[in-house]
Formats: sequence, structure tokens, C-alpha cells
Amino acid sequence: MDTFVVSRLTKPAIVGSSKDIRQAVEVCRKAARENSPVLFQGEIGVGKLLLASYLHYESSRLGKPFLLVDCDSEEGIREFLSPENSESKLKFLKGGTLYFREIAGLTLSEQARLQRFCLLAEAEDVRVLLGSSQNVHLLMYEKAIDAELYHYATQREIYIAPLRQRRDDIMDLAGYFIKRLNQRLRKGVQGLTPQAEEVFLSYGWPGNVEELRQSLTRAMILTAESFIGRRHLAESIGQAGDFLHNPDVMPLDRMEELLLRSALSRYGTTLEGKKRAARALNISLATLYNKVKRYNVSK
Ligand SMILES: Nc1ncnc2c1ncn2[C@@H]1O[C@H](COP(=O)(O)OP(=O)(O)OP(=O)(O)O)[C@@H](O)[C@H]1O
Repeated sequence: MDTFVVSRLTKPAIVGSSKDIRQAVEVCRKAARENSPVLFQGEIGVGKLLLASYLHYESSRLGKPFLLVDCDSEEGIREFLSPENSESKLKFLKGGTLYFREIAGLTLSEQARLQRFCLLAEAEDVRVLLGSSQNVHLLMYEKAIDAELYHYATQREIYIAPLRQRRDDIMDLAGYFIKRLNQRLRKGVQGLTPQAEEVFLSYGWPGNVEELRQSLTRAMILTAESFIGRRHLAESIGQAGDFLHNPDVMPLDRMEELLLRSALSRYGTTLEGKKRAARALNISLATLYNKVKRYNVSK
């Protein structure tokens, strides 16, 4: 990723029902009405760029350019910050939004230059958004970030929690990516087998949503079946998931919840689907309804 510019953005879909992601979306909506810089913080692949583009979409700047500048790519950022380029770049971006990805990837002197550039951008009516997968407060404590940039960037922060802390989003995202990949790859995959779903829900996802997306892409390319099984995931996320997050002994109610979710995702949540899930789990329909309520299984 280097730089890319989007002038006409379709509304980014922010998938996930967890409280964490819904709150982040809400803060984005509010921040869209302001002009101050916003720092998106969160581990790699959590959705910082997606939320930054969503903020642009929700703002009055929609229709003007949204430009991504990757600070991890030396050529990209050097070329971008060079004084001979800045004037024409800012003229082109006037009224739009600039997103600087991974600001901590810059050297301290580059960070100082970036902060000065951001002020110039603001003066030309360009909204500045910044992203960091490293905790800038710790970096400040360690004096590993330029102090001016730190104070500039932290005027407003939006934190996106890692996927392992918002497990409610995992199957929402899986369903969303499967649907999109079905269209792209012309497949008819309906979901994950209960075993694969168990791996998905217990795995730690260190690469977050991006890793989940890539795992599903690989699995969908591999499979010719209607359901993605554990063996399709072996290469990407390990045979048995992440043992750190999937200890040998699992609380029984967690196991019950996983099986319930697996059955419903397999058979669907229509009345017919619920009847089939209840049959497969060898419980009555009334018991299934009780458990759905108890574990708050809405899908
Ligand atoms: N909540 C979400 N709903 C739908 N897609 C998502 C969501 N979060 C992330 N994605 C998708 O996951 C991928 C990674 O997201 P994104 O690039 O925004 O992460 P990032 O935190 O900016 O990554 P990096 O740390 O590499 O800069 C993208 O394809 C993005 O569209």
C-alpha cells in the first residue's frame, strides 16, 4: 500500500454488532461533523483505514478526494512531504481528507515534518486523519514519537479494539466476507461447518479483521463444497486454532454456546432452521429458544 485517492466513495460497510465497534462508529459520526484531526488507534488490520474512510463519507467532504498516504512506505511519504510537491498536492486535495497510515513508522525528524505539513493542510481546508497500530501514549513515554506530532494527533482519538476482544463480530464478519467472496469467486458457500466455526471463535486473530478476510479468501479458493471446513483453514489459522485462546478445558456453557451458534449458522434462523438445529442438538424447540435467549444468539 502506498498512496491511493478516492473521490467518489461508496458508503463503507462497517460490519459487527459488538458494543466496541458500534461505539467506534458512533464516535466517527460525531467526529465527521468537526474539522479537528483524528487519530485512529488499534492493532494492525482492525479497521482503522475503513473507519477513516467512513468518517470522510459521513462528513460534508464527501465528493472531494480522500487520500491515503502510507507512512510505512518510504518513497510514498518522502515524495509526499517534499516541499516542491506539497503545494500542488494540497491544491488538489482542497476540501477533502488526508489519511496518514502508520505515523509511528516515520523517523522523529520525519514526524516533525509531518506535523508541520498537517498544519499547512488544515490551512488549505484539508481534513487530517492519522493512524497508528502502536500505542502513541507509550511511544511518548519512551520519547519515541515527536512531541509536537503527539500533541497534534491526540486532540481526538478513536480506538478500535482487537478482534479477539470483540468476539461478537467474528461470525458477522465471516458471513459478510463469505457473501462478498461468493460473488467475486462465483461460489455458493453457505457458511462454516460447526468445527470451523469453533476454530474461528476460539482463535486469537493476531492479524485481526485482515487476517480473517485473508483466511476466508484462501479457504474459499480451496473449497468446492458448500461449507468451509476445518481442513480448509489448516494452512491459515492452524489445525486447532490458537491454543492460547483455546485451552484444552473449555467451560461447559461456552461449549454449549458454540454448539448452539454453530447449529444455527448451519441451519439458519427461520422456524424451519431452528427446528432442524434443535433436532441436530437433540433438544426440544422450546429448550433451543431458551438457550438462544440465554446466550443472546440473534443470528
Ligand atoms: N468492521 C469491519 N467491517 C467490514 N470490513 C472490515 C471491518 N474492519 C476491517 N475490515 C476490512 O478488513 C481489512 C483491514 O482493514 P483496514 O485496512 O481498515 O485495517 P487497518 O487497521 O487500517 O490496517 P493497518 O494496521 O494495516 O493499517 C480491510 O479489507 C477492511 O475493509
